[in-house]
Amino acid sequence: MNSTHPFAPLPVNPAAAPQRPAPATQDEGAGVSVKNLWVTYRNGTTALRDASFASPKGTITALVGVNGGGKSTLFKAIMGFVPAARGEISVLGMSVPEALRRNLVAYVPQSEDVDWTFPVLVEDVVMMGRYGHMGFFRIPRAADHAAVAQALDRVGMADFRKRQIGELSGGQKKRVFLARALAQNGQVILLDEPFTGVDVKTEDTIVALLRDLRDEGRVMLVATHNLGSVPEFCDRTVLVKGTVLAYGPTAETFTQANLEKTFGGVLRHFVLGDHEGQQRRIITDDERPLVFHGAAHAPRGRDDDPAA
Ligand SMILES: Nc1ncnc2c1ncn2[C@@H]1O[C@H](COP(=O)(O)OP(=O)(O)OP(=O)(O)O)[C@@H](O)[C@H]1O
Repeated sequence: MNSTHPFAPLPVNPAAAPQRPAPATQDEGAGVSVKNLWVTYRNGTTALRDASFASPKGTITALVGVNGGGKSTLFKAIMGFVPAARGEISVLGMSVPEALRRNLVAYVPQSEDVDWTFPVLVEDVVMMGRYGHMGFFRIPRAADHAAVAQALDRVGMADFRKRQIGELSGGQKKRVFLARALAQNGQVILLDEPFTGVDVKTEDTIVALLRDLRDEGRVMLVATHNLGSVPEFCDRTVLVKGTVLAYGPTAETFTQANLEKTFGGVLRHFVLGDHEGQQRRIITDDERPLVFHGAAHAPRGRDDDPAA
């Protein structure tokens, strides 16, 4: 994503700031739905051709694909940063502008997209999530301060609220941006590489939080190269390569055959035998590896999985 400081990636329409979100009038059960979407950048690059997928409410969907495949472009289109040349995007039964006006879409950026030298406190970053709920002059009220405190508490970062964001570790920064999405009360949360540069404990914390948010009926889209974690917590998978090659429940979509189609020769691929004569196929695009046990269509994530 193209942004330079922590203020940039928040998809809030400032002109709409004084308005309170009106109750939804259309079908919200639809989650996020993208139909026959084409996106062409101003330099003429067509990043997505005829891409379609759907993610119902109360689900976590992985967006998986090679670098430059179009995952971030999908996010930008859902946030209204790039226009659809053709096709439709529906967010909780609404158009993209309407969903943004109601502050329904929250974004957790890739670490590289943020200028961490920007002098801003943790609590100020999280307060940005409240901007769309405030009046024109953005003067926080008690409810805004309470939402910030609650969000920081929920991600375990309450003690860091007076720290400069640039002084935090990678995993702590991720949690702060998650808190911003929570303070915004985003019903659709887009997460760009949430696990890059975080340790396993922080990853577990983030996954637990995402599961809770799913149970609250929110829609989470997670762009990730961390293939091993996809079967662990993503109910659905969208395979992206200039279009959507396949989408659906992870158990049906996240297969070795589909991954090979998506990644081509980019994946590293190993076959190991164990002492019981079972074959394990291991594939990775260089973050956490994905292990297939025996049959090629039964992926499994972490090797510390107690079900192993
Ligand atoms: N602002 C832009 N202007 C022109 N072309 C762009 C722009 N942003 C992305 N692209 C191009 O669009 C295509 C899709 O890029 P995108 O960033 O969506 O991929 P991605 O799947 O998110 O990649 P990564 O895994 O590296 O984050 C690429 O060919 C990229 O070069």
